[in-house]
Amino acid sequence: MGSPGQNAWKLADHPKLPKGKTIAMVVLDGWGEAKPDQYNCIHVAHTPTMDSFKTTAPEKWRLIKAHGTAVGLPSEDDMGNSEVGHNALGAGRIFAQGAKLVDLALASGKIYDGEGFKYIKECFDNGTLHLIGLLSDGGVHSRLDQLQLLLQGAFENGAKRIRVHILTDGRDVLDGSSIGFVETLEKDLSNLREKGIDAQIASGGGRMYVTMDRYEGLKNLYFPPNEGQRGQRKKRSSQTEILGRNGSLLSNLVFMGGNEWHNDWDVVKRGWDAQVLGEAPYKFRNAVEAVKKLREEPKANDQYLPPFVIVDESGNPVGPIKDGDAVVTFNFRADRMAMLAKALEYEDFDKFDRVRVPKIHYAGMLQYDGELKLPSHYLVSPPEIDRTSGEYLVHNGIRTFACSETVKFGHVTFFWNGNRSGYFNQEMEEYVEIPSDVGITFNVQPKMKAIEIAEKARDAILSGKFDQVRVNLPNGDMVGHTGDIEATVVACKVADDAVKMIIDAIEQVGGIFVITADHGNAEDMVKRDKSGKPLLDKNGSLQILTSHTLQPVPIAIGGPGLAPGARFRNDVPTGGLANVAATVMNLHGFEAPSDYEPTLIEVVDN
Ligand SMILES: O=C(O)[C@H](O)COP(=O)(O)O
Ligand SMILES: [Mn+2]
Ligand SMILES: [Mn+2]
Repeated sequence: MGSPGQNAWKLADHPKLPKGKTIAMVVLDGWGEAKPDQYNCIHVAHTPTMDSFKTTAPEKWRLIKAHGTAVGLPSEDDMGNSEVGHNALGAGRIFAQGAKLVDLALASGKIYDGEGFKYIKECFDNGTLHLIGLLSDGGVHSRLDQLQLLLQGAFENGAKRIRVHILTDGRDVLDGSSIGFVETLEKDLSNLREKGIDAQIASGGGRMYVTMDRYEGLKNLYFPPNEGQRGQRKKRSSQTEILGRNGSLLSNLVFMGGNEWHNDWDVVKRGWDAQVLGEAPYKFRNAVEAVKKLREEPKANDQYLPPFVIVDESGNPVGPIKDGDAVVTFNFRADRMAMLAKALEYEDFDKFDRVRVPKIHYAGMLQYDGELKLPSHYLVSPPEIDRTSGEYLVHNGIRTFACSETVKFGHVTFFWNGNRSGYFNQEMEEYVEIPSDVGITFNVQPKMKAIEIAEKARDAILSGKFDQVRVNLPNGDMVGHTGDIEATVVACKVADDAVKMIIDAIEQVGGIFVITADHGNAEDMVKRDKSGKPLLDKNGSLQILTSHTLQPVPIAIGGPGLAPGARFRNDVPTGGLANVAATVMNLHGFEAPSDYEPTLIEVVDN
């Protein structure tokens, strides 16, 4: 569906709720609701503000679904994630997401009839097909079974030489699980070799250290005066030691001439060197050996494995990308593939020295950025998320402020707006990115920029210049992904402090707050059996859960501007993140469009 005409953007007045109240819309990233025990960091942490919503105003607090089909994922076994969560929050409807769309295209075989596949197929006779992406069954950025089907489909469609460039996970799945995924892939490739094609793993590295950086390239980033552009940030020393869990050194992870940890083209360059140039500090004869060996380093983990290439008996890399080859990035999720897509696609490119730019046919699994049309070739069309709440509200006079720190900035802007970069109307919107800490993993600085984000939100609320002030507080999620329980407790406390600061400002201006989360993470830090008992690994150690969860998330409304009779209805028991947009439109004094998921609130006459 295209954009409605100007009149169609007009929202009807809500019959009972007034306009003109300032609304704080707060997303706690990775903050689910789970049984209280010692591995529930939200329970362990001192979080009086979030606790008070539940205990003092139970009719204005409830749980909503944040995983599975409620956010457009294929099944109820799929945990939520930031992309689908913020898409649902912003769009007010449930769209079949990348994971699902790729499943359907593979199952029907339509993927092979599409323009994207035809384009890469042109190289099958004389070139190599390279597949680059995250190797796990996490289902957040990619899925192993989709890669397996694609390999089989490529073989059936005439690919003669295939090279897979793997990125190990340990973030959406258990740390250490990479070895198993690589073994499975090796078996599949060996089966293909028996069928007469030359198929091998060519390179690899940990997702957070190699290739999968995010949010460097989204356009229209707003930098307030005096905060500096990213490019002008101070460089760190040429060899930055990386602090790992509990502050220890990940001794094999030393930036060579590096400077920034996140949002860093060096991450993409490390991948480029291995994947395209066939150059990496570590060389192995096979990938299982590579991952096993690199994990022997005491502080090593799947997320941060250094780059490696696979070499033949003469020591030559088995799969650099060359002229005439085809390349597919098989992640369906955009944020951590967009930077590589630029490096592969753009002729004019100055982010790092590519050294050699092979003439290739490149396609993404999906198109990662609809505004930039990046990449121009893709195997499956992305979800068409249109008519988001942000766009409606801007058309209805709502002035919006959105803010987070770098690692989640695109979540409250790009994902919120339906994977669209930039403003709807720059006159009415202001997006502020606070640069994230660099050169560390976030368990070392679990407070991150929560207080700075809250201060920006507070100032925006008090300024009177905005009707909606929207933030993402990243702590529970980003620290939860490190698997460091102690640090995650600190992270949850500071997120609670930040919420307090924001609702205090709302109190001062007579506004309304809506506090929710995009999916679970910090509320459960261990892998459990079916009965909920924490699982131990074969050495008797706890299996730490670095990933998101299947838990529901809380939503709380309140503030002096909330109409006295407003409360959660009890006839939407299955409500999920997609119901929040209509709720917020109501609180701004509007009815939601009729095809939006129903509002969570009602107004009873007192
Ligand atoms: O990309 C990541 O960091 C993880 O895979 C998912 O986390 P997010 O969905 O919260 O960004
Ligand atoms: Mn998230
Ligand atoms: Mn996360």
